[in-house]
Amino acid sequence: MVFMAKYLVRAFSTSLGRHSPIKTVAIIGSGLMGSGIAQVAAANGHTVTVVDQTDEIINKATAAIKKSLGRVVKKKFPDDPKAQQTYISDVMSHLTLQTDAKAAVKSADLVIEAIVENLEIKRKLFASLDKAAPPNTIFVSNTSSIPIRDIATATNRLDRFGGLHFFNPVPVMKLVEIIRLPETTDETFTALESFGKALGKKTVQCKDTPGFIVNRLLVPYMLEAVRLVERGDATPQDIDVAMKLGAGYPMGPFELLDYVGLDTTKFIVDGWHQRDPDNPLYRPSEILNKLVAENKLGIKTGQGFYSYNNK
Ligand SMILES: CC(=O)CC(=O)SCCNC(=O)CCNC(=O)[C@H](O)C(C)(C)COP(=O)(O)OP(=O)(O)OC[C@H]1O[C@@H](n2cnc3c(N)ncnc32)[C@H](O)[C@@H]1OP(=O)(O)O
Ligand SMILES: NC(=O)C1=CN([C@@H]2O[C@H](COP(=O)(O)OP(=O)(O)OC[C@H]3O[C@@H](n4cnc5c(N)ncnc54)[C@H](O)[C@@H]3O)[C@@H](O)[C@H]2O)C=CC1
Repeated sequence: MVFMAKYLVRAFSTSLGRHSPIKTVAIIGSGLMGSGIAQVAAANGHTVTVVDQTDEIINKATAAIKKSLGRVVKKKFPDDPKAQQTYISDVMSHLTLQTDAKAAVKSADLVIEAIVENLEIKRKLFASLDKAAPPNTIFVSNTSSIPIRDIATATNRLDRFGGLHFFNPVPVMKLVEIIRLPETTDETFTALESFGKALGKKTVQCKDTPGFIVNRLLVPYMLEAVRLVERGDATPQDIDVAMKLGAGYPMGPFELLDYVGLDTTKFIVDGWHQRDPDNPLYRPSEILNKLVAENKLGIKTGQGFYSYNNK
């Protein structure tokens, strides 16, 4: 029975992954996105190393991945606790979590960066990884809003650099945006496309334009919702109900802001405002700034526009 479940996992992984030249993946950053990407890559048969700054963060990420896998197996193997456990163990056996980024990239076919949304920190990381990784390793950033070129120029591998933008929650959201620089080779692009497909995602392609496709539309929408509240026109609760029932969105804008993280949203808005100060769509928001200053970052800290019991 255990063998059977293991065989099923492997067969499933291999069938999805067979066209991808990317087998070994290093993911830097084990937060919301890094842990989700790691889970899905490991579940599809890749060998994955995830890196973060401290053991405490790594332990938190390990627990988050196990919790998320718990949700996956409930659907995949209903009423079969043994198969559920076998699946979780098998996925976890494809995953290593640690704190040494340079060691992690040494044997990686692909490095996915999912650290804090800050250009200088991302550039510093990539400059050091560029020296540590083999020349053929492909580098991608999962940035929400920073131009890929601004990050990529910290390295000497623009031909093997791109954007691979996943969506939260990664195990559920079916899309990956692939961002191509003029220098990104066809070989690199095809490898990224195959990797996205090997993870069971639909891929779309976009130029290196602010916010790519989804965030270019979604972030101004969320900010406009905040401005409605700032003007006293409606409450967050009513706006959320309105957009769910009136527009068919799965979450209202305030639920989504808390879900994405108010810090990440603020990084996105501030970055765009700095680049394009006259664009009213990117005007900073007082409420957002206040909540972030109070460390009310959304679900991850238990408080944002709403309160959460994270226990
Ligand atoms: C900022 C950026 O750069 C880009 C971004 O990511 S923007 C954000 C994009 N994401 C969104 O817009 C998310 C919008 N919200 C949704 O789609 C949905 O509310 C949601 C999928 C998050 C949750 O859906 P829901 O129906 O409200 O809740 P729930 O019933 O708990 O979950 C639905 C399914 O997803 C699964 N699920 C949800 N979160 C999961 C996770 N982290 N891991 C594994 N499975 C998960 C659940 O197990 C459930 O499965 P079943 O339907 O088989 O029971
Ligand atoms: N939150 C979201 O919905 C989405 C976020 N993104 C992008 O993904 C990236 C990560 O976002 P989240 O996972 O939400 O952030 P997060 O705050 O949940 O996690 C970031 C992680 O990176 C770690 N980190 C920071 N600097 C590091 C370094 N130098 N080396 C190793 N680890 C480091 C932090 O300790 C933290 O665990 C950002 O660029 C963000 O814009 C992309 C899609 C959706």
